[in-house]
Amino acid sequence: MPKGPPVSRYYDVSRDEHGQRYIDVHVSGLALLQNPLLNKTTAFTRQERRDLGLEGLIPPHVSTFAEQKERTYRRYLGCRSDLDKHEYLRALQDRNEVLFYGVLEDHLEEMLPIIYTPTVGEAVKTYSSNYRYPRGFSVSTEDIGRIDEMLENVSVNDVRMIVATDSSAILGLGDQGFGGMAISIGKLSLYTAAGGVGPDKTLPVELDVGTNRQDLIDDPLYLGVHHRRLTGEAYDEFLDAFVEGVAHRYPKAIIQWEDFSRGTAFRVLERYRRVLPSFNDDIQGTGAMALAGLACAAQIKGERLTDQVFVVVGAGAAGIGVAQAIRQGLVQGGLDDAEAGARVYVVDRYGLLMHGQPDLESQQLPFARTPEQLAGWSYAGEYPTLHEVVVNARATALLGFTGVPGLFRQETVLAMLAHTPRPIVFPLSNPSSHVEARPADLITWTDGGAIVASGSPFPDVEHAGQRYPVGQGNNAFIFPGLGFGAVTARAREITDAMIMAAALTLADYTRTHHPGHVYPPISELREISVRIAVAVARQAIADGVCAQRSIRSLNDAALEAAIRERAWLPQYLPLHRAPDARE
Ligand SMILES: NC(=O)c1ccc[n+]([C@@H]2O[C@H](COP(=O)([O-])OP(=O)(O)OC[C@H]3O[C@@H](n4cnc5c(N)ncnc54)[C@H](O)[C@@H]3O)[C@@H](O)[C@H]2O)c1
Ligand SMILES: O=C(O)C[C@H](O)C(=O)O
Ligand SMILES: [Mn+2]
Repeated sequence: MPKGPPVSRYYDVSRDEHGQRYIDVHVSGLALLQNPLLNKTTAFTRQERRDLGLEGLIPPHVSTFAEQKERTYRRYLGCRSDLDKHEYLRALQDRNEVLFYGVLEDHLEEMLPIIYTPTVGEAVKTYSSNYRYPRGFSVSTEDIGRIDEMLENVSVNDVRMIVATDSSAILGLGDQGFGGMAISIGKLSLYTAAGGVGPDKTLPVELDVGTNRQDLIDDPLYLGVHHRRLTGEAYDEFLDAFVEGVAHRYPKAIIQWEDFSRGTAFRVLERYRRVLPSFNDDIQGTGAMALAGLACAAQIKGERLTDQVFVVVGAGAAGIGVAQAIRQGLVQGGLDDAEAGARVYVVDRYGLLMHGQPDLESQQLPFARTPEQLAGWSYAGEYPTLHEVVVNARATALLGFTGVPGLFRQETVLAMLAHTPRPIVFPLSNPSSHVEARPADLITWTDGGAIVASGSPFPDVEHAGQRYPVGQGNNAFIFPGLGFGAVTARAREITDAMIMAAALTLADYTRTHHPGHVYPPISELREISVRIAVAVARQAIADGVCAQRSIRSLNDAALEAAIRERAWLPQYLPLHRAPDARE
């Protein structure tokens, strides 16, 4: 069988005469055992041990995959804290990726809060003190000038999915400096576990432009560069160099921008989205996720999306992204632009967004009100407070993207009951400790009336003898499928319509399979991601941005089959020694 270019410096994937895949490896012995993309630890066959110089280096018993997963899971259960569990799984990932994803596949719902939010937030904060083993790619102010040479050091040659952060607004935790790398790693784990993108096709990136956290700058053990963040032109030049470097080394890659603070998130998205295929997860992924949940919530109420009045709190990347998505959803539901805009109120730290407010940014302007538009409102200060907005606007849906714990007070939520018996309340900030209201409180205050979703997982609520499920409104329901669909289509651009297709697919799936719920259970993430990938690839074809000729003419069933067939699964492939294999 003809081979394409080597997928890695250390191995190639080929097919035998029966079409079965196998790996030709260019390393042997310890060097092989230390490569997590190749290592099978105790599962190497006797033949592989002989051929690849492994005899004597690993224990004699040849484990089955099931035995390995069992051993690993038992050890995992012995970890004392969630952060220990996270560190244990990360160490496993750095040792043996197939086993890591195999265990994750078997225990996805249990382990997602460990490798992802909320525990990943702890991993971000402790990244420097817990650092052990290299993963991903980091580039800093000290070496950005050598980005091309540095990218050559990455051993994989066919990266398709990159998650890159500058760590300026990690979850609701703010500036986290170099530690944001843990978020890029965590998000990409979901791309593989839920989205089917092979681990050798992913690259987590930390863009170390500095940190404004003096405590980090002063800490000699902090692993990032010890100075304040680049701003303005210097920042843009840094990002330009990164984007150019990626386009050169990985021309088929898609970039997911992650956790950029609101000041840069929109600028970076717009600057590069037509230079190379890229999207901002917090703006666009979150927008799609929230719109899907709101559509389902409206249906639960026996109403439509266009019947609701929305208050979005937090006018940052996520809040504005969601406000934009809601407006789009309202227009699709039949409202004109002005009517849609009138239904969406956005509140930030000064109160309702209003023209003339300090620091108003361009992406916030379409949501800013004038005093004339508030004729008939009663409010005490210069700008209406969150509570005053909810009361005056007669809000029926309230969403939080502030990272401020406890911001939704009881009196404000109760005020919503004057406008609807079933207020939609989505405190979507992460991690759990930063949630605007605890789901159990929301259910109790409203005597079960509120329709609730949170960004991080919360247990179902028991109230007055009834059980209330709490949906997990997290962009994890969108980005793995969006990215996988875009990768499969080799999309030249991630269009707004592709993102809307992802939102509609999530809403459809929830309605069909879990009527009465706002989000499906996270255990179904893999199936949902496949369906989203199909819809996204289909939309890429319709939008004329699909560079993958072989899928362009497929009908729906064939496209779905092609996508399912391409999904990477955690299973060991036979390893053969390449003639040039070295220690
Ligand atoms: N559930 C999800 O899938 C999801 C997705 C993205 C972001 N988020 C969460 O949303 C939050 C914000 O993330 P971001 O990326 O938009 O950050 P960001 O820094 O861009 O925005 C935060 C915004 O909140 C505002 N704010 C702060 N205190 C406030 C207050 N007391 N009242 C009103 N507004 C206030 C800030 O001024 C800022 O505009 C985080 O907690 C993040 O975890 C959740
Ligand atoms: O990371 C998450 O859990 C979702 C989102 O991207 C966030 O920033 O909170
Ligand atoms: Mn994020």
